Amino acid sequence: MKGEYENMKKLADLLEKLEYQCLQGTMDKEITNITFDSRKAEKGCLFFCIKGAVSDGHAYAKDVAEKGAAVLIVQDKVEVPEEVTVIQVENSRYAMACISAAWFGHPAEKLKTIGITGTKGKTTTTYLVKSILENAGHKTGLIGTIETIIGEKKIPSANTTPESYLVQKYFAEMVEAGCDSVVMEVSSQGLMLHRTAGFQFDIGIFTNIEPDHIGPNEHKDFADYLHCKALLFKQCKVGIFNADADHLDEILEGHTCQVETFGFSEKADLRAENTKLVTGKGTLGIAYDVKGLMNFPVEIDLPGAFSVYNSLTAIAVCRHFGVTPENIQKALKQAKVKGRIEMVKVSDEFTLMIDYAHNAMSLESLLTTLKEYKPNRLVCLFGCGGNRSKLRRYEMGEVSGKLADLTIITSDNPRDEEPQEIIDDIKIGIGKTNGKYVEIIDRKEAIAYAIHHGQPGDIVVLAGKGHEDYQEIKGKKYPMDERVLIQEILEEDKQNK
Ligand SMILES: CC(=O)N[C@H]1[C@@H](OP(=O)(O)OP(=O)(O)OC[C@H]2O[C@@H](n3ccc(=O)[nH]c3=O)[C@H](O)[C@@H]2O)O[C@H](CO)[C@@H](O)[C@@H]1O[C@H](C)C(=O)N[C@@H](C)C(=O)N[C@H](CCC(=O)O)C(=O)O
Ligand SMILES: Nc1ncnc2c1ncn2[C@@H]1O[C@H](COP(=O)(O)OP(=O)(O)OP(=O)(O)O)[C@@H](O)[C@H]1O
Ligand SMILES: N[C@H](CCC[C@H](N)C(=O)O)C(=O)O
Ligand SMILES: [Mg+2]
Repeated sequence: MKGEYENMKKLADLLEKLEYQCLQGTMDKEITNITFDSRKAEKGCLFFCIKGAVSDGHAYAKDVAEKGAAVLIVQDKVEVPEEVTVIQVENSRYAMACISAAWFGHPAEKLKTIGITGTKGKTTTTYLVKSILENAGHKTGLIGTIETIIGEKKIPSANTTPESYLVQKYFAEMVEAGCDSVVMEVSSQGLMLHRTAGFQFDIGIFTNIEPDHIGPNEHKDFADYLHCKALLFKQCKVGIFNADADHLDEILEGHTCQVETFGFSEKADLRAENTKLVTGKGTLGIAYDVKGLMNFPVEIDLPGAFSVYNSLTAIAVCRHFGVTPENIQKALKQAKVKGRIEMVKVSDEFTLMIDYAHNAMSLESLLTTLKEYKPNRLVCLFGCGGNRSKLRRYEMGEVSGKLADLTIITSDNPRDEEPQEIIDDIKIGIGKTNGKYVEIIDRKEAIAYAIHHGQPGDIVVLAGKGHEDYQEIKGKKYPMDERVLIQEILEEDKQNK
């Protein structure tokens, strides 16, 4: 690994593409390591002072100087011994992206880079792209909400888009592992906080946008959210856009990329036509014809209109790699994504799935889609995360009350909030409808209720936790995987018979 970038240690080389002012110390330094976490600082390292949501990295300047740091990258002035070089930049996060890219030897230049932004569909689409490309013989890395995948190695994610240092480190490891491409989710916070600065994407994708992620520590308003998403299209060569999405004009504002579109709309460059629902044993799928830039039929075992969007996006991307229709058809037919409309068999009589819908937009599209399959009853179980937008609770309550035949309100990740208070907020939303509901605060008991009351022909959705294998309560993550809970419930039922 080291061999790739062991010569990239001269301070001046790392700062090559940056505007900066040297406040003190010499520029003639060799750097042994770079880090933004004082706890990892060591002798000879370069430390980035980052202003975070909880603390300010400038506060650790003295501490890292004592540990022997050679260079500090700062926004504000700091007092440290004169032998420490202090470099002032306008934005330490932006500087961290550029310096990390240089430190790891600009690995993005050795990969075909694909970045996906949008409120919904990012995770699903990254996995579809990876499946298609790998089916066609490419080796593709992935970075996103669930995990980072580098060859056989899987690293669980803390963020959808990690800090720039990690992005560049993962890219370098992908190059090392023989990947020729990477597909990654680019969250609006990631763009806002320069996590993907320091390189240009070959392909940028816009899936859709809805008001979300607005609140403390996220975006101050919808305009800021829109502005941040649009940044990707000033940083990619080809931009692929959903022609049917709201606010497309605002997203395109100031773009510098070549533009391509997909969607149901007649004006889209790549279109889906003649969509048909397909149902099989325990599966809900869809078939359609791809028209325009490519022409062939596809079928996928994922339901509904948004699965058409996600798969069409993946096709639009893979077209740029020259993948054949046969390879696309084969890969899409097998594609599955953890916690995204993931079917779990609990009965021969009714269908149950685990999904990650945790805002009104995704819950509405999911439930609307599932209703098209004409279930006996549509049962929706969900809670809402604590310390996250309160609006989600009212809106998800209203959506479920309107669309589901029965809502089971329960807990998600309460974080620092009281679960009952979150449930009470959801009830305000559902109260606006005539929707029938029960409330069961414990998620396992709520799932048991859903299973025990399932009727023939029902579709039961466990929404909100998706791939998560924990429940976060007051800063601690306790093991909780819905797949495991279901097996426990089925096991307990067997024993109680
Ligand atoms: C609000 C936010 O973006 N927080 C992220 C941020 O943490 P922070 O700003 O709180 O950092 P901090 O703890 O204040 O520390 C500031 C600086 O001091 C340093 N420090 C801190 C303590 C210490 O002892 N020494 C030290 O040097 C830190 O390393 C950091 O450089 O930096 C952390 C490390 O990179 C992130 O994991 C963390 O994401 C948290 C988990 C988060 O919830 N972020 C959300 C808002 C987010 O980014 N979400 C998007 C979209 C999600 C989606 O798909 O829907 C995402 O891309 O994940
Ligand atoms: N294109 C889409 N449009 C609307 N809803 C979607 C779309 N694709 C998936 N969904 C719904 O949204 C949920 C989340 O999808 P996915 O994880 O692919 O999106 P994401 O953009 O990565 O979201 P997040 O920002 O939460 O990580 C899914 O479980 C599904 O219910
Ligand atoms: N990664 C996102 C989604 C979490 C989904 C849901 N399980 C919740 O806890 O709200 C977040 O932290 O906002
Ligand atoms: Mg995601």
